[in-house]
Amino acid sequence: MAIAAEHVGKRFGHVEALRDASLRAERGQIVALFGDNGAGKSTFLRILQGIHQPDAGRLVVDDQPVSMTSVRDAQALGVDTVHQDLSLAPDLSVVDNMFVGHEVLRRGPLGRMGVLDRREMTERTEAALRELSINLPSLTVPISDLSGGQRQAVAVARAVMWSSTAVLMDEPTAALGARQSELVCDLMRTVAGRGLGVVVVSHDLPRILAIADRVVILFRGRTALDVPAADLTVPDVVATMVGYGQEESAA
Ligand SMILES: Nc1ncnc2c1ncn2[C@@H]1O[C@H](COP(=O)(O)OP(=O)(O)OP(=O)(O)O)[C@@H](O)[C@H]1O
Repeated sequence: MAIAAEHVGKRFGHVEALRDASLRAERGQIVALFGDNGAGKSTFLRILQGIHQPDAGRLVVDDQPVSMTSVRDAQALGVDTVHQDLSLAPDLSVVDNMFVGHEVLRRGPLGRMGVLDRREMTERTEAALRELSINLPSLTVPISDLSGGQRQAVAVARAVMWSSTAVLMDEPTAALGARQSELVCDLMRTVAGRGLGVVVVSHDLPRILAIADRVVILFRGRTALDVPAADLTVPDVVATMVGYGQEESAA
């Protein structure tokens, strides 16, 4: 199993953002995390990223119980994130963006660390993009010259390059048109096909339901449903998101 959260609870003062949230992503699986506004999706994703620490429950990465107190902890366990805003630097090239926060150093002539090895960076970028069948017009243009779909692809490739266990995605199709959304969905399947677990938070129910293996629906901070995606239709998802049939169990 790549990543799991079991019976997680999280409070912010008087707000109980999560009260019994669980999910589990196997390697090679896409798990869709759905829920209405305020259901706790972002909080849950931030816990899996190491940004927030749960008050209750436990996290498991690569079959080992873990405690993560920072994003760096999550990254050290092979868990990386594609943020909704992509966290790309618009003025930097594709290659530079792939290494933001992960600069590759080599020993300089005097044995000092601190020189970026550009050739290695370029080669690793090319390999990462090739493995995901991502074609870009150039690796040296600033990110701002790329289309929204291409930028999303770079952000996904960066996360995959630094992940060995799981990739978390926050609304990967929210800013994209139909065709680019389809390409990003294909890319997500490719990422899972490389043996990573994928957890995706989205409001794009039809598209994500079509590519997910499993669906977890949060309702008021609780996992209300955790089933194979093939067992659900979009109206089923909506009904659970809005709490149809959940009021008694959530009370
Ligand atoms: N840092 C915080 N401080 C206080 N309350 C918070 C904080 N983060 C989230 N909450 C509250 O926790 C609850 C769950 O919020 P969260 O953002 O996780 O939901 P969501 O499902 O991601 O919603 P949306 O789809 O609107 O982004 C909400 O009531 C929210 O106001």
